[in-house]
Amino acid sequence: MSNQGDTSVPLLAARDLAKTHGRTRALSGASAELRAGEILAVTGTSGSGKSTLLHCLAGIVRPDEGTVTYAGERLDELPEKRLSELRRTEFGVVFQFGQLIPELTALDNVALPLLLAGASRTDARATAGEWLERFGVRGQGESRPGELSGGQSQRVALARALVTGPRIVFADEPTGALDSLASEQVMTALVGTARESGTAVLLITHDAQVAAYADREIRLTDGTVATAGVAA
Ligand SMILES: Nc1ncnc2c1ncn2[C@@H]1O[C@H](COP(=O)(O)OP(=O)(O)OP(=O)(O)O)[C@@H](O)[C@H]1O
Repeated sequence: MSNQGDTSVPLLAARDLAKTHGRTRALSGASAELRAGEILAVTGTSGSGKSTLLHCLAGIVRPDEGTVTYAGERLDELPEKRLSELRRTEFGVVFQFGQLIPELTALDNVALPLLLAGASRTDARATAGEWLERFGVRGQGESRPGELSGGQSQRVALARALVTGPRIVFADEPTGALDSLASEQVMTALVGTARESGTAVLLITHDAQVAAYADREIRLTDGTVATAGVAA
C-alpha cells in the first residue's frame, strides 16, 4: 500500500512511542505526524527526547512500544534489510556535524549515495556537481571535509542528503554549530530545495529563528509531545 500523492494521509506517523536507553526514559507516549512536503520543526529542552524521536521516525532505532508508519508500512516491524533500503532510497539524514566521510572529497561524498544506488561513477559525479552548485559549494568540490567551514560542510551534507531525491529529510540540529549568517544560508538552501522538490523535512532545532522556517512546530517535554501548532 502506498499513499504517494495523497496529502490527506500522513506520510509518516508515530503513535505512543516509548523508548528507554538504559535507565533513562527518552520517550514516553510520543505521537507525531509528518505530511508529504511538510516542514515540521521539533523543539524542546535538552534531553527532552528530540533525537530519539527522530531516530525512531527514521528507522534508525526501534521503539520499545508504539508504532511508526511510513507510507502504509510499519517501520517498527520491518526487517533490517528493508529498513536500510528505505533509509538509502527514501530518507535523507543530516546531523549537526561530523557526517561527511573525511577521506573523500566533497564531490565524492555527494556522489556516494548515487554510486550505492547503482549509478556509474561518471553520472554520479556529474549529478553530485549539480547539487554542489545548487547549494553554492561547487568551488569546494575537490576539498576534503576538514578543509571546509562549518556552513560549507552542512551545505555539502544537505546536498548528499537530497541527491537521491528522498521523500523525507531528517535534520538533527543542522545549524547547531553555525553562526547566524551561515545558519540562515543553510536553512534557505534546505527549505528552498525541499519546497521545490516536495520533500518533507523533520527538523530538530533549539533555535526559534530556525523553527520559524517550518510550516508547523511540535514541542517535546520529558519524552512526550507537549504542544502542536503553526510556527510563528
Ligand atoms: N544511547 C543512549 N544511551 C543512554 N542514554 C541516552 C542515549 N541516547 C539518549 N539518551 C538519553 O535519553 C534522553 C533523551 O535524549 P535525546 O538525545 O533524545 O534528547 P534531545 O532532546 O535530542 O537532547 P539534546 O537537545 O541535548 O540533543 C536524555 O536523557 C539522554 O541522556
